[in-house]
Amino acid sequence: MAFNEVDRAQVLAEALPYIQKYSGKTIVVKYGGNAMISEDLRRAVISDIVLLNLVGIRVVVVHGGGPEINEMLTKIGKESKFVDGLRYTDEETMDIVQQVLCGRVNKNLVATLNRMGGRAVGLCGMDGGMFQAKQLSEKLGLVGEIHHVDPSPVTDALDDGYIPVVSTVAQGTDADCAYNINADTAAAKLAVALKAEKLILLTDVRGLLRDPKDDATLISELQLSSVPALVREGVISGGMIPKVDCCVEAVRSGVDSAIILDGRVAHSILIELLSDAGIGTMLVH
Ligand SMILES: Nc1ncnc2c1ncn2[C@@H]1O[C@H](COP(=O)(O)OP(=O)(O)O)[C@@H](O)[C@H]1O
Ligand SMILES: CC(=O)N[C@@H](CCC(=O)OP(=O)(O)O)C(=O)O
Repeated sequence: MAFNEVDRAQVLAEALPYIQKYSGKTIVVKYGGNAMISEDLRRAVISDIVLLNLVGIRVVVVHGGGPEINEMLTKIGKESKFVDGLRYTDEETMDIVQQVLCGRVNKNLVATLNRMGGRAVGLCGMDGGMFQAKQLSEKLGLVGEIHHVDPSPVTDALDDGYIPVVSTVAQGTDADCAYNINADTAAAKLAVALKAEKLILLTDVRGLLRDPKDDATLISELQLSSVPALVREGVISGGMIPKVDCCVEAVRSGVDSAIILDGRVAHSILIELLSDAGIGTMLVH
């Protein structure tokens, strides 16, 4: 059936109550993985973010860049090592992490947002002492655990109408160093400090699947109380463990809901936020 003018108007009309609901509210979007690498998906995500900003939603972007860091390490002949999903970070690796995340990835995102009609400003977690961290564990080197978030650089930018784009390098408080922070974890911490309405983690699967090999087994809504059993049963495993953990922490600490969303679906952010069709896995109290 052809999509005619009435259908188009219907889609826009359906968005109205959602725009009213979220206008003036803060939404944190963690952006990374496939949706950042493919040019088409990148444009779709960026245009969603510009649209949300234009309708008055206070949207904050926290970005990853793991694949780009791996690529740069390979170029200098260094192997990427991960322990429980976190990058082992020696001093040389930390230099690369800082150059890639705070430099190339952050500035490219800012430039694309600006080119597509937004007004973006790039921040790194050290700016204004935003993310303060201590060493997480000696076996991970310069990987930090955030113990304090000062969200004012982000709120100031939002108040001035900018879209803040945040890279996840933190200021060390137990040593004179910068720390590498997993981007999902940093996004959750920032969402809590901003008292955000929603945390959206874009990833490269449909959401949490009961059977990871079967897209039809998507768990659409997950209550905090169901999480421990799903971990015990092995449904939540691998890369999903830290992702679900930080969603749990965010929701427990006051964020209304946290969503694991498929970054491979074009405009998944708009579909999730501004339509009746919920996609992805939503964690709620
Ligand atoms: N139950 C599950 N449902 C979906 N994905 C799962 C599940 N259990 C483990 N995974 C794995 O978690 C991965 C997502 O985590 P990760 O690779 O860390 O994401 P990102 O790079 O986007 O931060 C999926 O690609 C999948 O391999
Ligand atoms: C400590 C740690 O692992 N930090 C991550 C930071 C970037 C990140 O999280 O990027 P993605 O979201 O694209 O994976 C790293 O060095 O890869």
